[in-house]
Order: sequence, then structure tokens, then C-alpha cells
Amino acid sequence: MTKQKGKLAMPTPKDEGFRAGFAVLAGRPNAGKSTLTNALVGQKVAITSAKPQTTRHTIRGIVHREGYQLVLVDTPGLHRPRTLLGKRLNDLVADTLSEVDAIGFCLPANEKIGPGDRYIAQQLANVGKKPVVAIVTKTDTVDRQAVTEQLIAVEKLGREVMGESGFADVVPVSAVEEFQVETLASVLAGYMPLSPALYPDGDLTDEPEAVMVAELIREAALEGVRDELPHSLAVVVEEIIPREGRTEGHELLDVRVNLYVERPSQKAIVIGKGGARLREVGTNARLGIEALLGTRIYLDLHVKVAKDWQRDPKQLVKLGF
Ligand SMILES: Nc1nc2c(ncn2[C@@H]2O[C@H](COP(=O)(O)OP(=O)(O)OP(=O)(O)O)[C@@H](O)[C@H]2O)c(=O)[nH]1
Repeated sequence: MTKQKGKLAMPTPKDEGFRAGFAVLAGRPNAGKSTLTNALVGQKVAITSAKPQTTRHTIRGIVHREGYQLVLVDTPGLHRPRTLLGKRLNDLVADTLSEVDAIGFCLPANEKIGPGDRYIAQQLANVGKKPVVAIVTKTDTVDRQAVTEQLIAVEKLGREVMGESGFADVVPVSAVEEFQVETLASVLAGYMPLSPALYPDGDLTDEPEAVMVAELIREAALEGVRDELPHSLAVVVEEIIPREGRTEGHELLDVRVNLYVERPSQKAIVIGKGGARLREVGTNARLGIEALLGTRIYLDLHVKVAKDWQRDPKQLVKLGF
């Protein structure tokens, strides 16, 4: 794969057989979904929510390996308690799951299968057609015997809920000890369609993150001046990099962003008197971005004039359109 930031990686002949698609990790609260997502993605940058146009799902992380790419998404409605009943809930879940290629259903090894698990299993079964891989999580918390017993119980649940063939696979993992995490990744990848990578490799999560970050900054920058520069503002996230030397729990991301306007007069509007407006934009956007990325950031905003960028194809490419 070539590394082309901001562009889709094009398949080359050696990518024949490459698989790429969407998977969701389901399971009740505390089942280990987030920890497993992080173990699968194995990234230093916080894996966070972002909604690119290609999917209605929130992307949790992207697993990019030699022959495949798994896009882990979150599906609203799946983990919801029974507040929405009957058909409405089934419709909602079916609808939100219609875009994923496989479902990983997390059940902790150290807890008996309960009504919450059964309820979600039922929802997944009702959707039909989608392969459901049962994942017995946190295997490090119990002994081998208990893992075996849980695997048997999960198999049984699969046959009860999904019918004779049961779950598509049952995989025990420990995210903490990184036991079987790669096995799980390749099992899920086996259910992805043949497809070139959906996101560029390299910056595994940058792409959807950057889109979302840019959107937050654009929103903040247009606040109150929408009439004056509605479409004359392009936001390009140049980089999101972890600040070196920060201790755990005190991580900081440096987010460097360029705002492009078409004319010097517009630059003056964005910056404001003595830079006051830009500082306000920065403060407002930063709060949203920190909430999105789940970590503190240092936001570095620059305003530049790119003359007539909307009409100039070269500029458009440069600005990521
Ligand atoms: N020992 C051990 N603990 C784990 C493992 N995976 C997750 N945990 C712990 O289990 C708890 C819940 O894990 P999460 O990953 O937050 O679970 P979740 O399913 O994302 O939870 P919600 O966000 O509430 O839906 C946390 O305290 C984790 O540290 C594992 O493989 N081994």
C-alpha cells in the first residue's frame, strides 16, 4: 500500500484478496468492548468518535493489517436498555446494523451469562444474516477450567438464540494480556468482503478524526459570521500528534490547523480585533475537540488567504476536497 495522507489507498496487484469492511463490538456495559477495541487497534493516539460521510456509524478505531482492514464502529440502539420496545427497537437495531459486515458479541469470562447478554443476543439474532462472532473476554481473570465452561455456555446460548448453527465463531480473548487478540482480528476479517482499504493506512485513525476536528473548528469559526463568509472558509487539519514526554493520564495532543479564506477582508473577520475572535474560536472548538478525542489538546490555529480557492481546482485538491 502506498501511504498517501488524505487519499484512499489504491489497491495494487499484491492486494488481491484484500478484505475490508465494518464490524461492531456488541455486548452489555462492562463487557470489555472499549478495552478490546484499543487492543485490536493498538494505537497510541486516542481512538475516538468520528462520523465520515460513508457511514452513519461512529468509528471507534481502524485495524489495519497485512491483508485486511477492519473498521470498528459503534451502533446506536444496540446496547440500549429496554426503553424502546418491540418492533421499534428491532427496526432501529436492524437499521443501524445494516451497514456492518460482522458483529463481535462480547461476553466476559468472569460473569455468568445474564438477562442482559441474552437480550442483546436476541437482538442480534433478530437481525439475521450478519455473522455473529461470540467473544469471551477477560479470560485472564479466571482459570482455564472456567474459560472452558464459559465457552460451552456461550455455545449453548448461540444455539438457543441463533438456531442450530449457533454463533459463527466463539473466540476467547484477553485484551489485557493480548491473548488471542490477533486471532480475533483475523476471524472477523474473514467475514469482511473483498475490497480495497476503506481508509488510508498509516495514520490509522487520523482520517475520520481529522474530518470531525475540522468540522468542529469550522462550526466555531463561522459562529456569528455565517452571513459574511458561509462558504469561504476551508479548514485543514495539518496534524494531530501526541506531545512527547507526557506521563500517563496527562496526555496532550498537538492539533495544528489551517483555516483558509478567500480574501484578506475575510481573514480580518476570522481573526477579529487584536486576535480576540480567533482566540474565542479556539477556546470553543477546543472544548468540543477535547470531548471528541477524550484527551487534552493544544490547538494551534492559523488563518491563511488562499485566493479564490473555491474556483481553483489545484487549491481544492490542496485543501482536501
Ligand atoms: N482483567 C481484564 N480486565 C479487562 C479486560 N478487558 C476489559 N477489562 C476491564 O473490564 C472493565 C470494563 O471494560 P470496558 O472495556 O470499559 O468495557 P465496555 O464494554 O467498553 O463498557 P461500556 O463502555 O460500559 O459499555 C474495565 O475495568 C476494564 O479494565 C481484560 O481482558 N482483562
